[in-house]
Amino acid sequence: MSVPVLLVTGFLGAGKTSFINQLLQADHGLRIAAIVNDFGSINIDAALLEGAADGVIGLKNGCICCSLQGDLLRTLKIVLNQNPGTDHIVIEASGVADPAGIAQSLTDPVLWSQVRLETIACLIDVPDLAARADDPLWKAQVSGSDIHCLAKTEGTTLTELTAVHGTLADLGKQHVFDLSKGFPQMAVFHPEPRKRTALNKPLQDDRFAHLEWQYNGKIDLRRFQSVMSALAPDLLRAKGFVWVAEGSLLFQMTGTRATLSRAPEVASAAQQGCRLVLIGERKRFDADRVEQQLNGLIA
Ligand SMILES: Nc1nc2c(ncn2[C@@H]2O[C@H](COP(=O)(O)OP(=O)(O)OP(=O)(O)O)[C@@H](O)[C@H]2O)c(=O)[nH]1
Repeated sequence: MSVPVLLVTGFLGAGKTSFINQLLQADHGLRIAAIVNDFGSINIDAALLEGAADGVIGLKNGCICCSLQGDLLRTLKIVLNQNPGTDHIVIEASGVADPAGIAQSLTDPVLWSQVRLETIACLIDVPDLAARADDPLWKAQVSGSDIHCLAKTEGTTLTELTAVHGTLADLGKQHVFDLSKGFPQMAVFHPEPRKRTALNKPLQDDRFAHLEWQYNGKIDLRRFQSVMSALAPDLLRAKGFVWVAEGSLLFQMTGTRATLSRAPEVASAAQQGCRLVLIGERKRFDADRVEQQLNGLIA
């Protein structure tokens, strides 16, 4: 019997890792292994999921919709060998991936007898929708998915929510779950076998650039906040761990919304220093300038 795969897609910072964390901790009694594909070689998402899943493997340095396809297939085989009792595998795509590419590689005939792609779930960042609705990559992610989960809807008005449902309905999407109303039952991701019609040619979107910044020491929190505020207008996403006098903190920024919280124990145990990934569109993202500003934090 092949192991079902849930593929989780969604734009940068939409809420994929948070969703997978909830899925792993839900009361379903299933043994779930997770494969995460971060943008960059510092795998922040794997660190955040470690301890929650039965096995977490991070795929680094590339995107599983294009350059890492072979790695994904190899990783799936490793997951199956290392975790023979696995009931379900969840794969987190990077925020810049078109799920069609990953779905295509999962149709590998040899693999199909061991794992089967069952459901593609797309996370929708509701407050970000206005900025995203005309984006071809966002549309490819939404169109290529079977179910859609609305994240960050707290504080959204009924009119705004109706508009979101309207946008998704226009794209022919009916299975929509508002995560603020509760996490969907596992059965939602585990349907009767789906017929997958011919997959679209995956969109290759090379508009993004990123910088990974690491420093094996402490930085000043106030100065870090001021540097990030200055950089924010040119970034789409930034995340990682910063080591400050207060301890190890998890930094998250999507668009201009930023949060700092205590780093999860599993992640902070291995965490002495700063590890950040910053992503933007090439036309606005000057990696040298970003690096220079961050290097300024090293006193
Ligand atoms: N308020 C609120 N914040 C959320 C929700 N889901 C995610 N977030 C926050 O949004 C930020 C990004 O969430 P992630 O789960 O890391 O998003 P992601 O899609 O995995 O991000 P990438 O892998 O970088 O593309 C974090 O600060 C989360 O805490 C939600 O439903 N409500």
